[in-house]
Amino acid sequence: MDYIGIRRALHQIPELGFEEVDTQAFLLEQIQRLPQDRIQMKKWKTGLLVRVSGTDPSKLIGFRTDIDALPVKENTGYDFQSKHEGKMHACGHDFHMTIALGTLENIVLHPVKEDTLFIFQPAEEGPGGALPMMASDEFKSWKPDLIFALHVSPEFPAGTVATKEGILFANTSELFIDFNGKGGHAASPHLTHDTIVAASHFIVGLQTIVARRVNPLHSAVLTIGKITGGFKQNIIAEHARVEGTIRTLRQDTMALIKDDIERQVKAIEIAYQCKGTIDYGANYYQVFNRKEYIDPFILFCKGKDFPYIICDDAMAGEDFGYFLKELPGFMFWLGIGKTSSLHSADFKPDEAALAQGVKVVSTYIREGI
Ligand SMILES: CC(=O)N[C@@H](CCC[C@H](N)C(=O)O)C(=O)O
Repeated sequence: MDYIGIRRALHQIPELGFEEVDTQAFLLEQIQRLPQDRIQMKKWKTGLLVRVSGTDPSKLIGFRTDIDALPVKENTGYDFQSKHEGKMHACGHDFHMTIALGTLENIVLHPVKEDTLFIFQPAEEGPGGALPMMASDEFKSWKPDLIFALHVSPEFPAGTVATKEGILFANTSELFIDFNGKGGHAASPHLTHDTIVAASHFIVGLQTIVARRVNPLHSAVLTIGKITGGFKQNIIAEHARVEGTIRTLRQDTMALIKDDIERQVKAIEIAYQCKGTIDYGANYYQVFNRKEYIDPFILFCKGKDFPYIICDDAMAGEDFGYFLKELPGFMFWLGIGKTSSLHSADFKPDEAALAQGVKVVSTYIREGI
């Protein structure tokens, strides 16, 4: 399989969560090129479950990859850049899918003892595909005995495995707040309840939550990534919307932050005579590597001389946490060399990591279980 060619083809057709129609068709086409005698397949929404039968199976090993992209306007200068305007694989899911396809090919052509399930999951970036997929009859009938996944990271050299025991990814909650007030003429502010001013003060006030409410030893992040409101420079806006995300390493910190946000919204309502409505959107459970499952993987990497690093916790989120809440398993980062951060318009991972990713994952399924 031409990993680089596959990654580049996937890179050109990024799609948002639960819209991965072209992606699903592309994956199906690649899988149908393989010998079919060991393969069974189920579609689930825009995702896929692909089961490869083993030679003498006693369990089912799951490898999960996410398949969606982000609403980012690409600025990589690639000659294979996104054909879908305003959408981009800026979080490396084109890499994840390629590594899954390469591993699938390896396992089909050189069968292993155990049954293997390749889980192509939609909507990791939002609204979250893991929970509904896990609740589906398709998944329930093929529930793995052990499940694992990787995510690429520009923090580590290309091909290096980075992981740790305990929390790897944070608890997350999306945050959407609508302020509704009274619009009017820019020259008559006294007759209006200006939601742009209300939203601006709200955002500034939010900065005190992590700085002044959260115990400094309990890490948290509160980021506002988008503000919208108003129609024209000389019209006072009757509506403003603030969009962001909350990240914490502890569940109780998440509850504390939400409590404080609600208090601050009430204060803004009183001060600026606007109505504030909060929606927490999608919430992801932390990715937690239990010692009994991550230690053998680290030992395996060491034994095979695969480069690995014991890393720090990250404030990124991953709905793979829901799989690990219910099933034995683990997750790790795969280094893709220095480039701009995940979610950047000029994110350019090192394609040398593709072959190493396939090697690590397929060798683990073959020899590490
Ligand atoms: C690895 C990564 O970047 N994951 C995303 C997960 C999205 C969580 C959710 N939509 C949110 O924004 O809270 C991340 O942004 O960490």
